[in-house]
Amino acid sequence: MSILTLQNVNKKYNQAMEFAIKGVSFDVKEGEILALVGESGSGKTTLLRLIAGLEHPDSGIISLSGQKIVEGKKSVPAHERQVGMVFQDYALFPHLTILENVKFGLKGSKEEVDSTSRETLKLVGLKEDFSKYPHQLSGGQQQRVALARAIAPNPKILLMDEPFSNLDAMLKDQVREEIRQIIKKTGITAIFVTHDTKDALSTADRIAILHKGYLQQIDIPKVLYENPVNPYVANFFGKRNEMMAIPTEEGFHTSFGFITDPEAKKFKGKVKLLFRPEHGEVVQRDGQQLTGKIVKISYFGSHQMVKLADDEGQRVTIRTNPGRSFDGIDRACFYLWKYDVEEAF
Ligand SMILES: Nc1ncnc2c1ncn2[C@@H]1O[C@H](COP(=O)(O)OP(=O)(O)OP(=O)(O)O)[C@@H](O)[C@H]1O
Repeated sequence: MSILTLQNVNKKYNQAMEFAIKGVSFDVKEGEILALVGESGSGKTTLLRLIAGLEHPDSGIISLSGQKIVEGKKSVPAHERQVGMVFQDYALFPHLTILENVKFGLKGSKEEVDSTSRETLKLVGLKEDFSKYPHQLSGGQQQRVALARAIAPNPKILLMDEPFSNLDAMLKDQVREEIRQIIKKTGITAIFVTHDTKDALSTADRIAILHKGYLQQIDIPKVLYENPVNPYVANFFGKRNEMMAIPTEEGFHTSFGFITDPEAKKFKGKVKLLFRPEHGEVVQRDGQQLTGKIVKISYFGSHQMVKLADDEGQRVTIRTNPGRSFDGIDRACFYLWKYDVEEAF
Protein backbone atom coordinates (compact mmCIF):
# COMPACT_ATOMS: atom_id res chain seq x y z
CA MET A 1 0.00 0.00 0.00
CA SER A 2 1.23 3.51 -0.83
CA ILE A 3 2.00 5.81 2.06
CA LEU A 4 3.22 8.78 0.00
CA THR A 5 1.90 9.90 -3.37
CA LEU A 6 3.11 12.77 -5.53
CA GLN A 7 0.92 13.82 -8.44
CA ASN A 8 2.29 16.15 -11.10
CA VAL A 9 4.36 18.24 -8.68
CA ASN A 10 6.01 21.38 -10.09
CA LYS A 11 8.35 23.81 -8.37
CA LYS A 12 10.14 26.87 -9.74
CA TYR A 13 12.15 29.11 -7.41
CA ASN A 14 11.42 32.83 -7.59
CA GLN A 15 14.16 34.14 -9.85
CA ALA A 16 14.92 30.85 -11.58
CA MET A 17 14.53 30.39 -15.34
CA GLU A 18 13.96 26.65 -15.16
CA PHE A 19 11.76 24.45 -13.04
CA ALA A 20 13.62 22.75 -10.15
CA ILE A 21 10.94 20.00 -10.20
CA LYS A 22 8.78 19.37 -13.27
CA GLY A 23 5.72 17.14 -13.46
CA VAL A 24 6.99 14.65 -10.90
CA SER A 25 4.62 11.83 -9.94
CA PHE A 26 5.37 8.66 -7.99
CA ASP A 27 4.22 6.50 -5.07
CA VAL A 28 6.20 5.21 -2.12
CA LYS A 29 5.01 1.97 -0.53
CA GLU A 30 4.70 1.49 3.21
CA GLY A 31 7.99 0.26 4.72
CA GLU A 32 9.95 0.95 1.56
CA ILE A 33 13.36 2.65 1.36
CA LEU A 34 13.53 4.93 -1.67
CA ALA A 35 16.73 6.64 -2.85
CA LEU A 36 16.52 9.91 -4.78
CA VAL A 37 19.50 10.22 -7.10
CA GLY A 38 20.66 12.57 -9.83
CA GLU A 39 23.52 14.90 -10.62
CA SER A 40 24.04 18.17 -8.74
CA GLY A 41 21.13 20.55 -9.35
CA SER A 42 18.76 17.81 -10.57
CA GLY A 43 16.19 18.66 -7.88
CA LYS A 44 16.76 15.95 -5.24
CA THR A 45 16.92 18.27 -2.22
CA THR A 46 14.02 20.36 -3.52
CA LEU A 47 11.86 17.23 -3.77
CA LEU A 48 12.77 16.18 -0.22
CA ARG A 49 12.00 19.70 1.08
CA LEU A 50 8.64 19.71 -0.73
CA ILE A 51 7.68 16.46 1.01
CA ALA A 52 8.92 17.79 4.36
CA GLY A 53 6.96 21.03 3.94
CA LEU A 54 10.06 23.24 3.91
CA GLU A 55 9.15 24.37 0.37
CA HIS A 56 5.78 24.76 -1.30
CA PRO A 57 5.21 23.59 -4.91
CA ASP A 58 3.68 25.81 -7.61
CA SER A 59 1.22 23.05 -8.39
CA GLY A 60 0.54 19.39 -7.77
CA ILE A 61 -0.75 17.17 -5.01
CA ILE A 62 1.21 15.42 -2.25
CA SER A 63 -0.58 12.88 -0.04
CA LEU A 64 0.82 11.23 3.07
CA SER A 65 -1.03 8.35 4.75
CA GLY A 66 -4.15 9.12 2.74
CA GLN A 67 -4.20 12.81 3.73
CA LYS A 68 -3.55 15.52 1.14
CA ILE A 69 -0.71 17.51 2.71
CA VAL A 70 -0.36 19.70 -0.38
CA GLU A 71 -3.06 20.59 -2.88
CA GLY A 72 -2.74 23.77 -4.90
CA LYS A 73 -2.19 26.65 -2.51
CA LYS A 74 -3.33 24.67 0.53
CA SER A 75 -0.79 22.80 2.59
CA VAL A 76 -0.30 21.23 6.01
CA PRO A 77 2.55 23.03 7.83
CA ALA A 78 5.84 21.14 8.19
CA HIS A 79 5.53 20.61 11.95
CA GLU A 80 2.10 18.97 11.53
CA ARG A 81 3.14 16.51 8.82
CA GLN A 82 4.70 13.91 11.16
CA VAL A 83 7.80 13.71 9.01
CA GLY A 84 11.19 12.81 10.53
CA MET A 85 14.24 14.49 9.06
CA VAL A 86 17.95 13.62 9.20
CA PHE A 87 20.15 16.39 7.83
CA GLN A 88 23.48 15.99 6.06
CA ASP A 89 25.45 17.51 8.97
CA TYR A 90 23.17 15.67 11.49
CA ALA A 91 22.23 19.07 13.07
CA LEU A 92 22.64 17.75 16.63
CA PHE A 93 22.59 20.29 19.46
CA PRO A 94 26.24 20.43 20.61
CA HIS A 95 25.44 21.61 24.16
CA LEU A 96 22.95 18.78 24.81
CA THR A 97 23.82 15.17 25.68
CA ILE A 98 22.74 12.55 23.19
CA LEU A 99 19.81 11.58 25.42
CA GLU A 100 18.72 15.23 25.60
CA ASN A 101 19.10 15.51 21.84
CA VAL A 102 16.66 12.64 21.34
CA LYS A 103 14.25 13.91 24.02
CA PHE A 104 14.10 17.29 22.29
CA GLY A 105 10.77 17.79 20.58
CA LEU A 106 9.16 14.63 22.02
CA LYS A 107 5.72 15.08 23.51
CA GLY A 108 4.29 13.23 26.55
CA SER A 109 4.99 12.83 30.27
CA LYS A 110 8.56 13.15 31.54
CA GLU A 111 8.72 9.38 32.11
CA GLU A 112 7.35 8.54 28.65
CA VAL A 113 9.75 10.92 26.94
CA ASP A 114 12.67 9.47 28.90
CA SER A 115 11.83 5.84 28.20
CA THR A 116 11.03 6.42 24.49
CA SER A 117 14.36 8.22 24.05
CA ARG A 118 16.34 5.48 25.78
CA GLU A 119 14.58 2.73 23.84
CA THR A 120 15.17 4.49 20.54
CA LEU A 121 18.87 5.02 21.31
CA LYS A 122 19.14 1.30 22.12
CA LEU A 123 17.33 0.47 18.89
CA VAL A 124 19.97 2.36 16.89
CA GLY A 125 22.69 0.47 18.76
CA LEU A 126 23.79 3.12 21.28
CA LYS A 127 23.66 1.49 24.68
CA GLU A 128 25.72 3.21 27.33
CA ASP A 129 26.76 6.57 25.97
CA PHE A 130 23.57 8.46 26.82
CA SER A 131 25.31 11.24 28.79
CA LYS A 132 28.01 11.90 26.19
CA TYR A 133 27.95 14.99 24.01
CA PRO A 134 27.88 14.78 20.21
CA HIS A 135 31.54 15.83 19.83
CA GLN A 136 32.56 12.80 21.94
CA LEU A 137 31.10 10.40 19.36
CA SER A 138 32.34 9.14 15.99
CA GLY A 139 30.67 10.31 12.78
CA GLY A 140 28.77 7.03 12.48
CA GLN A 141 27.53 7.26 16.10
CA GLN A 142 26.46 10.88 15.64
CA GLN A 143 24.47 9.81 12.64
CA ARG A 144 22.71 7.15 14.69
CA VAL A 145 21.78 9.80 17.28
CA ALA A 146 20.35 11.95 14.50
CA LEU A 147 18.43 8.92 13.26
CA ALA A 148 17.15 8.16 16.79
CA ARG A 149 16.01 11.78 17.19
CA ALA A 150 14.15 11.62 13.87
CA ILE A 151 12.40 8.29 14.51
CA ALA A 152 11.64 8.69 18.25
CA PRO A 153 8.39 10.69 17.62
CA ASN A 154 7.20 7.78 15.41
CA PRO A 155 6.93 9.76 12.15
CA LYS A 156 4.92 8.57 9.15
CA ILE A 157 7.96 8.87 6.94
CA LEU A 158 11.68 9.44 7.44
CA LEU A 159 13.54 11.81 5.12
CA MET A 160 17.35 11.84 4.98
CA ASP A 161 19.47 14.33 3.05
CA GLU A 162 22.82 12.82 1.95
CA PRO A 163 23.02 10.64 5.09
CA PHE A 164 26.31 8.97 4.14
CA SER A 165 28.25 11.87 2.66
CA ASN A 166 30.12 12.83 5.85
CA LEU A 167 31.46 9.34 6.46
CA ASP A 168 34.82 8.12 5.27
CA ALA A 169 34.94 5.26 2.78
CA MET A 170 35.89 2.60 5.38
CA LEU A 171 32.95 3.47 7.63
CA LYS A 172 30.46 4.03 4.83
CA ASP A 173 29.91 0.37 3.86
CA GLN A 174 29.27 -0.61 7.48
CA VAL A 175 27.02 2.38 8.28
CA ARG A 176 24.92 1.87 5.14
CA GLU A 177 24.14 -1.68 6.22
CA GLU A 178 23.47 -0.66 9.85
CA ILE A 179 21.12 2.16 8.84
CA ARG A 180 19.28 -0.12 6.44
CA GLN A 181 18.81 -2.73 9.16
CA ILE A 182 17.58 -0.18 11.72
CA ILE A 183 15.07 1.25 9.24
CA LYS A 184 13.85 -2.22 8.29
CA LYS A 185 13.56 -3.22 11.97
CA THR A 186 11.32 -0.24 12.72
CA GLY A 187 9.30 -0.79 9.54
CA ILE A 188 9.41 2.94 8.84
CA THR A 189 9.16 4.26 5.28
CA ALA A 190 12.27 6.20 4.32
CA ILE A 191 13.43 8.43 1.48
CA PHE A 192 17.06 9.44 1.22
CA VAL A 193 18.89 11.74 -1.15
CA THR A 194 22.30 10.75 -2.44
CA HIS A 195 24.60 11.60 -5.32
CA ASP A 196 26.46 8.31 -4.77
CA THR A 197 25.17 5.46 -6.92
CA LYS A 198 26.76 2.89 -4.58
CA ASP A 199 24.69 4.24 -1.64
CA ALA A 200 21.54 3.97 -3.71
CA LEU A 201 22.19 0.56 -5.27
CA SER A 202 23.19 -1.08 -1.99
CA THR A 203 20.73 0.52 0.44
CA ALA A 204 17.48 1.32 -1.36
CA ASP A 205 14.57 -0.96 -2.21
CA ARG A 206 13.81 1.33 -5.16
CA ILE A 207 15.61 4.25 -6.76
CA ALA A 208 14.12 7.37 -8.35
CA ILE A 209 16.46 9.17 -10.71
CA LEU A 210 16.01 12.87 -11.53
CA HIS A 211 17.52 14.92 -14.35
CA LYS A 212 16.89 18.66 -14.65
CA GLY A 213 13.85 18.33 -12.39
CA TYR A 214 12.24 15.53 -14.42
CA LEU A 215 11.80 12.02 -13.05
CA GLN A 216 13.60 9.70 -15.48
CA GLN A 217 12.90 6.27 -13.99
CA ILE A 218 11.82 4.75 -10.70
CA ASP A 219 12.42 1.06 -10.10
CA ILE A 220 14.37 -1.55 -8.16
CA PRO A 221 18.19 -1.14 -8.35
CA LYS A 222 18.68 -4.15 -10.65
CA VAL A 223 16.23 -2.85 -13.25
CA LEU A 224 17.76 0.64 -13.25
CA TYR A 225 21.20 -0.83 -13.71
CA GLU A 226 20.36 -3.55 -16.21
CA ASN A 227 17.44 -1.97 -18.11
CA PRO A 228 17.81 1.81 -18.04
CA VAL A 229 15.08 3.63 -19.96
CA ASN A 230 17.45 6.12 -21.55
CA PRO A 231 21.20 6.89 -21.96
CA TYR A 232 21.14 9.38 -19.06
CA VAL A 233 20.03 6.70 -16.60
CA ALA A 234 22.43 4.15 -18.10
CA ASN A 235 25.47 6.41 -17.83
CA PHE A 236 24.57 7.62 -14.36
CA PHE A 237 25.16 4.13 -12.98
CA GLY A 238 28.63 3.75 -14.43
CA LYS A 239 30.63 3.87 -17.60
CA ARG A 240 29.35 2.03 -20.67
CA ASN A 241 31.52 0.99 -23.57
CA GLU A 242 30.54 2.06 -27.06
CA MET A 243 31.42 -0.09 -30.04
CA MET A 244 30.53 0.98 -33.57
CA ALA A 245 28.99 -1.85 -35.64
CA ILE A 246 27.43 -2.61 -39.03
CA PRO A 247 24.41 -4.94 -38.90
CA THR A 248 23.99 -7.82 -41.39
CA GLU A 249 21.51 -10.70 -41.68
CA GLU A 250 23.67 -12.86 -39.35
CA GLY A 251 25.11 -10.39 -36.85
CA PHE A 252 27.23 -7.31 -36.30
CA HIS A 253 30.55 -6.48 -37.96
CA THR A 254 32.75 -4.58 -35.51
CA SER A 255 36.39 -3.52 -35.62
CA PHE A 256 37.06 -6.15 -32.91
CA GLY A 257 35.48 -8.97 -34.94
CA PHE A 258 32.08 -10.42 -35.84
CA ILE A 259 29.25 -10.98 -33.33
CA THR A 260 26.69 -13.57 -34.39
CA ASP A 261 23.25 -12.22 -33.53
CA PRO A 262 20.06 -12.82 -35.56
CA GLU A 263 18.57 -9.67 -34.00
CA ALA A 264 21.03 -7.62 -36.07
CA LYS A 265 18.85 -7.83 -39.19
CA LYS A 266 16.31 -5.54 -37.50
CA PHE A 267 18.75 -2.63 -37.82
CA LYS A 268 19.68 -0.57 -40.86
CA GLY A 269 22.85 1.53 -41.20
CA LYS A 270 25.53 2.02 -38.56
CA VAL A 271 24.74 1.20 -34.94
CA LYS A 272 26.43 1.53 -31.57
CA LEU A 273 26.70 -1.47 -29.24
CA LEU A 274 26.59 -0.26 -25.63
CA PHE A 275 27.74 -2.49 -22.80
CA ARG A 276 29.11 -2.26 -19.27
CA PRO A 277 32.57 -3.69 -18.48
CA GLU A 278 30.96 -6.59 -16.61
CA HIS A 279 28.83 -7.51 -19.61
CA GLY A 280 31.87 -8.88 -21.39
CA GLU A 281 34.17 -11.79 -20.56
CA VAL A 282 37.84 -12.19 -21.45
CA VAL A 283 38.62 -15.72 -22.59
CA GLN A 284 41.96 -17.41 -23.15
CA ARG A 285 41.05 -19.66 -26.04
CA ASP A 286 41.52 -18.43 -29.55
CA GLY A 287 38.71 -18.50 -32.05
CA GLN A 288 36.31 -16.55 -29.93
CA GLN A 289 34.23 -13.83 -31.46
CA LEU A 290 36.24 -10.71 -30.71
CA THR A 291 39.89 -9.85 -30.15
CA GLY A 292 41.78 -6.71 -29.13
CA LYS A 293 45.26 -5.54 -28.26
CA ILE A 294 45.80 -5.28 -24.51
CA VAL A 295 46.46 -1.61 -23.74
CA LYS A 296 46.21 -1.56 -19.96
CA ILE A 297 45.37 -3.85 -17.05
CA SER A 298 44.20 -2.25 -13.80
CA TYR A 299 44.06 -4.46 -10.71
CA PHE A 300 41.39 -3.67 -8.06
CA GLY A 301 41.70 -6.65 -5.69
CA SER A 302 38.18 -7.96 -6.28
CA HIS A 303 38.53 -7.72 -10.09
CA GLN A 304 40.71 -6.47 -12.95
CA MET A 305 39.83 -4.05 -15.72
CA VAL A 306 41.34 -4.88 -19.09
CA LYS A 307 41.48 -2.13 -21.69
CA LEU A 308 41.54 -3.47 -25.26
CA ALA A 309 42.05 -1.60 -28.52
CA ASP A 310 41.18 -2.40 -32.13
CA ASP A 311 43.54 -1.62 -35.04
CA GLU A 312 42.22 1.93 -35.33
CA GLY A 313 42.69 2.67 -31.62
CA GLN A 314 39.03 2.37 -30.55
CA ARG A 315 39.03 1.12 -26.94
CA VAL A 316 36.76 -0.94 -24.74
CA THR A 317 37.12 -1.97 -21.11
CA ILE A 318 36.18 -5.47 -19.92
CA ARG A 319 35.97 -6.56 -16.31
CA THR A 320 37.53 -9.88 -15.45
CA ASN A 321 38.32 -11.96 -12.38
CA PRO A 322 41.39 -11.02 -10.31
CA GLY A 323 43.15 -14.36 -10.81
CA ARG A 324 43.48 -14.18 -14.58
CA SER A 325 47.06 -13.75 -15.74
CA PHE A 326 47.98 -11.77 -18.84
CA ASP A 327 51.75 -12.36 -18.61
CA GLY A 328 53.38 -12.58 -22.00
CA ILE A 329 50.13 -11.94 -23.91
CA ASP A 330 49.63 -8.83 -25.99
CA ARG A 331 46.20 -9.69 -27.42
CA ALA A 332 43.11 -11.07 -25.70
CA CYS A 333 39.90 -12.67 -26.93
CA PHE A 334 36.60 -11.66 -25.46
CA TYR A 335 32.87 -12.00 -25.98
CA LEU A 336 29.86 -9.92 -24.97
CA TRP A 337 26.93 -11.61 -23.28
CA LYS A 338 24.79 -8.49 -23.06
CA TYR A 339 24.63 -5.24 -24.98
CA ASP A 340 22.15 -2.58 -26.08
CA VAL A 341 21.94 -1.53 -29.70
CA GLU A 342 21.40 2.10 -30.63
CA GLU A 343 21.14 3.64 -34.06
CA ALA A 344 24.28 5.74 -34.74
CA PHE A 345 23.84 8.90 -36.77
N1 LIG B 1 16.59 28.51 -2.74
C1 LIG B 1 16.76 28.45 -4.05
N2 LIG B 1 16.55 29.54 -4.83
C2 LIG B 1 16.71 29.48 -6.17
N3 LIG B 1 17.06 28.37 -6.84
C3 LIG B 1 17.30 27.26 -6.12
C4 LIG B 1 17.16 27.24 -4.68
N4 LIG B 1 17.44 25.99 -4.24
C5 LIG B 1 17.76 25.26 -5.34
N5 LIG B 1 17.66 26.01 -6.46
C6 LIG B 1 17.89 25.55 -7.85
O1 LIG B 1 16.98 24.48 -8.11
C7 LIG B 1 17.59 23.44 -8.84
C8 LIG B 1 17.55 22.13 -8.07
O2 LIG B 1 18.32 22.27 -6.89
P1 LIG B 1 18.45 21.16 -5.77
O3 LIG B 1 19.24 21.72 -4.64
O4 LIG B 1 17.09 20.63 -5.46
O5 LIG B 1 19.28 20.05 -6.53
P2 LIG B 1 20.07 18.80 -5.94
O6 LIG B 1 19.85 17.70 -6.91
O7 LIG B 1 19.69 18.55 -4.53
O8 LIG B 1 21.57 19.31 -6.03
P3 LIG B 1 22.84 18.97 -5.08
O9 LIG B 1 23.16 17.52 -5.31
O10 LIG B 1 23.89 19.88 -5.61
O11 LIG B 1 22.42 19.27 -3.67
C9 LIG B 1 19.02 23.93 -9.13
O12 LIG B 1 19.02 24.52 -10.40
C10 LIG B 1 19.27 24.96 -8.06
O13 LIG B 1 20.17 25.94 -8.50
